[in-house]
Amino acid sequence: MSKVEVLIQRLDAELPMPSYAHPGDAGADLYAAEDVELLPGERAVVPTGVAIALPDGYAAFVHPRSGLAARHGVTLVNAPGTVDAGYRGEIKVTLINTDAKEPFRLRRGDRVAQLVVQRVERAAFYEVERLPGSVRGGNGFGSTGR
Ligand SMILES: O=c1ccn([C@H]2C[C@H](O)[C@@H](COP(=O)(O)OP(=O)(O)OP(=O)(O)O)O2)c(=O)[nH]1
Ligand SMILES: [Mg+2]
Repeated sequence: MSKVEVLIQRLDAELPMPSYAHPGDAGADLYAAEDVELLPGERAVVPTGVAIALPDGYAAFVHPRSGLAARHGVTLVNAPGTVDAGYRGEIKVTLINTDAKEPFRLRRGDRVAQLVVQRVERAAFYEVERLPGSVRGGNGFGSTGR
């Protein structure tokens, strides 16, 4: 399988490189660079200690980890976060604790989210007076029922 080359700058040399847990995984785990404690309903922007350079025509998407979501109600406010090919800053994770009762504690070095690298198209936007017809038309937002 051919692999896309992504350059990584470790801003925090003590943290591991982002890494795939298994062959075939789509998401590479990102590590928290700081301890975080989130009260119920609280959110925080968590640094990951890495910056990347993607080739043109690619983007990386910061996805939640299903284990944190299922066990603790912890997810990302902006899931999935978009990392643009031209972004050279630190990748950060917008963590939120949706649990009604339990605080959530994350330690520096814990896996906090996962990064999915994907090819993306750039669109050329053409303004028109009227769009071509379609079967769905303007129906949405539950139009097909529950
Ligand atoms: O979960 C995320 C989402 C974004 N970013 C970084 C990479 C991305 O390239 C940049 C801008 O993200 P976005 O375009 O989603 O945010 P914005 O609010 O539109 O900011 P800007 O005006 O800088 O584009 O922030 C992250 O580190 N983590
Ligand atoms: Mg933007």
